[in-house]
Amino acid sequence: MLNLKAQPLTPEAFEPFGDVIDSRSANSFPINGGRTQRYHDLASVEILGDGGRPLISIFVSQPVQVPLAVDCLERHPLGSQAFIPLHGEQFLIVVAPPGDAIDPQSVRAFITDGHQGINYRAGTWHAVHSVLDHEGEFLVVDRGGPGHNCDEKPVEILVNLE
Ligand SMILES: NC(=O)N[C@@H](O)C(=O)O
Ligand code: NI
Repeated sequence: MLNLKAQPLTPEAFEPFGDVIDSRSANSFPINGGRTQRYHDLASVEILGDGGRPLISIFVSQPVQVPLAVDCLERHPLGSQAFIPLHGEQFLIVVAPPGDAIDPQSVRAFITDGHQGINYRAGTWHAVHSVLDHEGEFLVVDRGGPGHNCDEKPVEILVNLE
């Protein structure tokens, strides 16, 4: 069993796995005559393979219990997958770098602060969406279309908070 403590999410720590989506940490510029501040190009959307197309969906998820027992990590080889909270929900993230094997030493757990979204780059191993405390509503941007886009591997991971 791999026991992990969830660390506060930062762009630097998450870099091997994808992007942190956060208006506080992004360069931005005024548009619409100054009425709007554009937080531009926050994450790299990857749509790979023939016939792929971007999907915009909404996930309404029930909360997970902590400690969180994770028995499977999955990856999407044909595209990225972004989760953006719509009401300040915090969520747990368990990830491992892209690659055909999962090295237990490379597995990381993070907790968001409610203001952050994330974008898993294509191939990043991750636990499925795990919202904390109460039902959560998330905007999800990922890849649709033909082709196999979800590999799973069994794992034994227990995630606690700090
Ligand atoms: N299955 C699905 O659309 N969601 C998962 O990929 C997930 O990461 O939650
Ligand atoms: Ni996924």
